[in-house]
Amino acid sequence: MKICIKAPAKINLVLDVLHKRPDGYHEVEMIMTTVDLADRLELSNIKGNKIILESSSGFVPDDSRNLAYQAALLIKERYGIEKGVHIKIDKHIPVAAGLAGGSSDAAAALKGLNQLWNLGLSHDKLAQLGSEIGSDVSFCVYGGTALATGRGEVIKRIDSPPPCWVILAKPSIGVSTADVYRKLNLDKVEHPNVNNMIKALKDKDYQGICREMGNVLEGVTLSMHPEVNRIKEKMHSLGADGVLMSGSGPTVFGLTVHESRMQRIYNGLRGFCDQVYAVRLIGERTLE
Ligand SMILES: C[C@](O)(CO)[C@H](O)COP(=O)(O)OP(=O)(O)OC[C@H]1O[C@@H](n2ccc(N)nc2=O)[C@H](O)[C@@H]1O
Ligand SMILES: Nc1ncnc2c1ncn2[C@@H]1O[C@H](COP(=O)(O)OP(=O)(O)OP(=O)(O)O)[C@@H](O)[C@H]1O
Repeated sequence: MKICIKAPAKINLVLDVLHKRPDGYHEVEMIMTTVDLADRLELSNIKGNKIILESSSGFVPDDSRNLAYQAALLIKERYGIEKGVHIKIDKHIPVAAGLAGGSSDAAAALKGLNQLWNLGLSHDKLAQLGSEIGSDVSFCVYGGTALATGRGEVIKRIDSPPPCWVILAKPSIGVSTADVYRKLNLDKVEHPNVNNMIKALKDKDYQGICREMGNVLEGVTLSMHPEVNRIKEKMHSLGADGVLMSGSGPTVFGLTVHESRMQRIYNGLRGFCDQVYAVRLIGERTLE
C-alpha cells in the first residue's frame, strides 16, 4: 500500500512575540495561512523495522535530522510499531525559507502514517505529537488559517482570507530561526494588532488584511540581510498591496487580487531574486 500526501507551505500574516519564556522559547501570537506551494510525500510499507527516507533535494538531510524522519520515529516509538516505512519527499518548498517546509513534511508524515498503519489518531492527537517535533508542526497538521499561540503549538481556527495571489520571493541566503529569535530586542519592536487582523479576516476585508500585516522578526532579519529589504521595496514598487517577510525569513511575500499585476510582480522579480513563485492562497482547511 502506498499513501500520497501533500505538504503545503505557510505564510505568517501576523507574527508577534510577547516575551521570552523560562524554557528559552518565545511566547508568540501568529496568524498563519496555507499557500498552494507544496511538497509531496509518498509513504509505503517496507520489510524490516526501519525508516528509509529519500528526498528530491540535495539541501535536506535524508537521515534522522529530517523532520519527516523524526515524525515516523516518534509514531513508531510512541505506539510500539515494529514496521518499516519508505518516505519519499518530492521537495518544492524552498528550504530554510520561513515557509515551514520541514514542519509541513513532518505533519504530512504524521497524517500519512496514521493512514498507512490504521492508527485511528485524531488530528488533535497528531497536532500534539507534532508539537514535540517543532513549534510549526501543529499548525501544519490542520492547515487552513489559524491563530497560533504558546510557542506556536496552540492552534485556533479563524476565518480565512479572501482568494488572492501570493508572490513569494526568496533570496539565496538561509536564515537560522534560533538565531533570529536570539537577536530579537523586544524593547525596539512595533507590535502588530492581532485582533484587528482577525476582524479583517472575518469581514473578508482584503485592504484591511494588507494594512494589518506585521512581523516583529522582520527587523532582525533585515538588519542581517539588507537584500531582503531590497526585495520588499521592489515588490512594493511593482504594485503588491501587502508586503511582508514570512516567519524568520528570508522569504518575502506580496499579495494582489489581479492576475495581470501578479504577472508583472512575478516577472519583475525574476532575475532580481533567486527563487520566485506565484501561487494561490489556500486559506481553507483541507484535512486529509
Ligand atoms: C518563525 C516561525 O517559523 C514562525 O512560524 C516559528 O516561530 C518557528 O517554528 P519552528 O521552525 O518550528 O521552530 P522550532 O524548531 O520549534 O524552534 C527553533 C528555534 O527557534 C526558537 N524559537 C522557536 C519558536 C518560539 N516560539 N520561540 C523560539 O525562541 C528556539 O530557539 C528554537 O530552538
Ligand atoms: N523535510 C525537510 N525539509 C526541509 N528542511 C528540513 C527537513 N527536515 C529537516 N530540515 C532542516 O531544517 C532546516 C529548516 O528548514 P525549513 O525548510 O523547515 O525551514 P523554514 O521554512 O525556515 O521553517 P520554519 O518556517 O518552520 O521556521 C533546514 O536547514 C534543513 O536542513
